[in-house]
Amino acid sequence: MLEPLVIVVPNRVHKEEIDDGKKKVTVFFGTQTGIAERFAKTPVEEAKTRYEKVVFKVIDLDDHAGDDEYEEKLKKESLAFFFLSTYGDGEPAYNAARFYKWFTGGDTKGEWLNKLQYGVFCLENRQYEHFNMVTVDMTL
Ligand SMILES: Cc1cc2nc3c(=O)[nH]c(=O)nc-3n(C[C@H](O)[C@H](O)[C@H](O)COP(=O)(O)O)c2cc1C
Repeated sequence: MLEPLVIVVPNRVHKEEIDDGKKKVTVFFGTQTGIAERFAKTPVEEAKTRYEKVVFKVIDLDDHAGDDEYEEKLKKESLAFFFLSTYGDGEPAYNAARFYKWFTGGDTKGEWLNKLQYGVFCLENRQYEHFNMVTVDMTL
């Protein structure tokens, strides 16, 4: 059974940094069959009607950047959400594979990550041994 679960990483962003009149929310998705994409787009459509001054973007993780560009791109975000599914031996969907490898890789990510407020919405299934592994890795 699909059990959506949201893990919000504690806010390390100063309020004034995101409340500057140019609020931007970026929603990334990693999906195999389109479920995570639908889950990502639905709340954004709702939020757009409520927060007209906020700029919302929904982005396929594979389209976002090349391996060496993720850091530069993510540095420009202040509030991001990731909608990610888990497959196989705890792997991400194909379109999230490059990003996941980079994000969870051993290299130091820098201070920018501490400033990024992000939440991870998990698409998973408890019947699998590697339940929810992608999200666990993303939030460690
Ligand atoms: C072949 C297959 C393998 C899966 N493996 C896992 C898994 O290891 N861990 C998990 O938590 N969920 C697993 N799932 C559940 C999926 O993550 C879940 O169905 C999710 O909603 C798929 O979303 P997507 O279509 O957006 O990729 C698996 C599903 C399938 C069909």
